[in-house]
Amino acid sequence: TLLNLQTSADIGKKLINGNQFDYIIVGGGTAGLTLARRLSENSRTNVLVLEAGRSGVNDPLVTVPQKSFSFIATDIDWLYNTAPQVHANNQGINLSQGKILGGDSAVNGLVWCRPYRTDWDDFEKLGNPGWNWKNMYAAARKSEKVNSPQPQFAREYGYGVNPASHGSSGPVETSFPPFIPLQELKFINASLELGHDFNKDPYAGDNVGVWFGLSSQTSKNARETSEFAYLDPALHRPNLIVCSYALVTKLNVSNGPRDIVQSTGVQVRFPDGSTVTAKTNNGGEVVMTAGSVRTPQLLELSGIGNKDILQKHNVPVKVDLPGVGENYEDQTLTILTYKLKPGFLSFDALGYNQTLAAEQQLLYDTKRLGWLTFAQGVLNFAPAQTVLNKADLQTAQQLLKRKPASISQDAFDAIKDKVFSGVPQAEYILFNSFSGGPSKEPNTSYVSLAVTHLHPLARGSIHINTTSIDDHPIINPNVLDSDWDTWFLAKATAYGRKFFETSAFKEIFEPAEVFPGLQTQTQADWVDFIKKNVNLGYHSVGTASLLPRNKNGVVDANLKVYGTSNIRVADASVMPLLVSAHTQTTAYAIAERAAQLIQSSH
Ligand SMILES: Cc1cc2nc3c(=O)[nH]c(=O)nc-3n(C[C@H](O)[C@H](O)[C@H](O)COP(=O)(O)OP(=O)(O)OC[C@H]3O[C@@H](n4cnc5c(N)ncnc54)[C@H](O)[C@@H]3O)c2cc1C
Repeated sequence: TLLNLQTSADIGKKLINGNQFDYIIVGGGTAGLTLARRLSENSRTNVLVLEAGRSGVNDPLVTVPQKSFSFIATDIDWLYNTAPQVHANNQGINLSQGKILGGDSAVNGLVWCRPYRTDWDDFEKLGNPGWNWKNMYAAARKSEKVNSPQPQFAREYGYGVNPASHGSSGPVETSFPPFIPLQELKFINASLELGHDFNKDPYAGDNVGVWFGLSSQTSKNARETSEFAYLDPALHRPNLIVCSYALVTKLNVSNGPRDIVQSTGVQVRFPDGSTVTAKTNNGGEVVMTAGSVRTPQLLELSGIGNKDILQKHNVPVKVDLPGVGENYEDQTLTILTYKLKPGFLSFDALGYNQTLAAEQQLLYDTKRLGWLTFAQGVLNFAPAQTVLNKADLQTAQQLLKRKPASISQDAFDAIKDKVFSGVPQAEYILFNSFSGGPSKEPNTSYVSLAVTHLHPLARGSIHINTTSIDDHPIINPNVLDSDWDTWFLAKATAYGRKFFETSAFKEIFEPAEVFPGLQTQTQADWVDFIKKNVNLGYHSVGTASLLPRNKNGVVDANLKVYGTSNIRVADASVMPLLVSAHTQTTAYAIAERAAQLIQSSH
C-alpha cells in the first residue's frame, strides 16, 4: 500500500497506530525502497516505510532523463547548503538532494557506473569482513537488469554491453540512450588523441579510460528510480505499507540490558503537524536509510552520537558514539565552459529555440526518442599517472607524505595506494549545456566539462545545529582542507583544458575558453580559480561509517549501530571511503547486501 499522508492522514494514523512492525524503514530513497522490496519478500514480516517526500510517478522532472538536474530548488529538493568553506573563499556550496520517494535516485544524473575493484575491497581492508569486491559486485548485479542497445543505435554510436559484466534480472533497468550528442562522441576522439584508452568493459572492476556509460533508464527511455524499479512491483503486498509525506522526527530509544539500547519505534509527523509513534514489535528493527545528511542528524536527535555534541544541545545521551556525523566526505568538482561553433547545438538550444524544443518534446512523447532521452553519456576516468607528468608525480609523492589531521591513517594509506597504483583519481564528464561561468550570451550553445577529484583526503562532519528536525544540520565537507586536495584538483582541472586543444574538439568548439578563460594559466591561477568555484560531486558519504568502533565507526559489519540491539544503517552514509565512481550503484548494492544480512540474522 502506498499511503499519501497529506490526503489520507486519518487512515495513516490508524494504520500506524494499529500495528507493530518487524521493520521500520526511515527514508524511502535509493537504499530504503530496495530494502522495502527485499524485506517484504518474506510474507510473514510486516514492513513500514516512512518517506518525507511525495511520489515521483508521472512527474516529468523525475522521469525525463534530459531534465535530470531541473529538480533543484523545487518541492522535491531538500535545499541543503554547506557551512561556509574556509578553504574555498568562505562560500556555502549547494548540496541539493532528493526529497521524494526514490530519494537521490529520482533526481540524480542517471550515470550508472561501478567502482574500481579495489575500491570495494578497501571497505573490507578498513576492518569490515565481507565488504569486498566479490560480495558487493554480486549485490550490485542483483539490482541491475541491463538492456542491450537496439542494433541501429549500436551501429550509429558504437556502444555495446558485455552481458557477462552485468546483472540480467534485477529491478533497475539500465540502458544506453538512443541519442548521443555529437560533442560526446567527439569527447571520445579527444580522449583517444590524448592517449587515453577506450574501455569496452568498464563494469567488471576496471573502469579506467574513456567509455560509454549506461544510464539508469528503461528500454522506453524513462528514468529508473528505486520507486519505479523496486517499490512499484511490490506495492500490492499486504505486508508492506509505504507512507509518503511522513517525516520522521526522531527514534524512540530505551535502555536495555548490558548498556545496549533498543529502539521501540520512531516518531512520525504528518503534514498537518500531528504526530504518531510507529512501533517496532518484539524483535523488530529500525533501519535508517535517510541518506548521509539526515541519518546522522536523526541518530543525534535520538541520543546516539558524540556525547559532547549531544550534551551541548541537551539531548539525553543514549549511546556515546563519536563517529556519528564524522568522516564525512564528498568528491570535489570544477567546471570548464566552452562555446560551440555556429551550426552545432547543445541542450541550451532547447531554451532559446522554441521550435526545436517542441519538436524534441513531441519526439519524446510519441516515440521516446531524441534529445530528451539523454542525461549523461561518455565518462572518462583517469588515474593520477594520466593527469600528472613525471615532475608532478614527484610532487605528488611529497604532498602525500603529509596526512591531514581530519583523515584516519588507514583511509589515508588506502588513498595513497589508490593514487600510486593507477586507480582513477580524476573523472571528466561533459555536461551538454552551460553549467558554469558568470554569464551566457543569448542564442548560443555551450558545453561544460566537469572535472571531479574522486578521492579527496579532507574529511568533514554533519552534526545537529538545533534539536529540531526542521533545521538542517551543519554540513561541513571541509573542502580543500588538504594541500593535496587543492593541488590535485587544480592540476586535474588544468588538464581538462587539454581536451579542448585536440583536433577533435577544435572542429566544434570556439577557441576562446568561456570559463575560466585563457588568462588562467599558472598553477597559482588554477588554485585561485578552484577556491572560488569548487562544487561538490553530490556523492556525500561516510557519516555513519562502516568501521570498527575503536576506529570511529558507527555500524559494524552487519550494519548494526554500535551500542544498539535493533538499529541499523543501510544507506550511502555507511560507505567508509569514496569509490572511483558515482555512488548510486554502491548505494543499491549496500541495500541489497543489507537485506541479506538482516534476513540471515533473523
Ligand atoms: C543531484 C545529484 C546527482 C547525482 N548524480 C548521480 C549520478 O548521476 N550517478 C550516481 O551513481 N549517483 C549520483 N548521485 C548520488 C546517488 O544518487 C546517491 O549517492 C544515492 O542515491 C544515495 O542513496 P541513499 O539511499 O543513501 O539516500 P537517498 O536516495 O537520498 O535517500 C534518502 C531518503 O530519505 C528521505 N528522508 C530524509 N530524511 C527523512 C526524514 N526525517 N523522514 C523521512 N524521510 C526522510 C529522503 O527524502 C530520501 O528519500 C547524485 C546525487 C545527487 C543529489
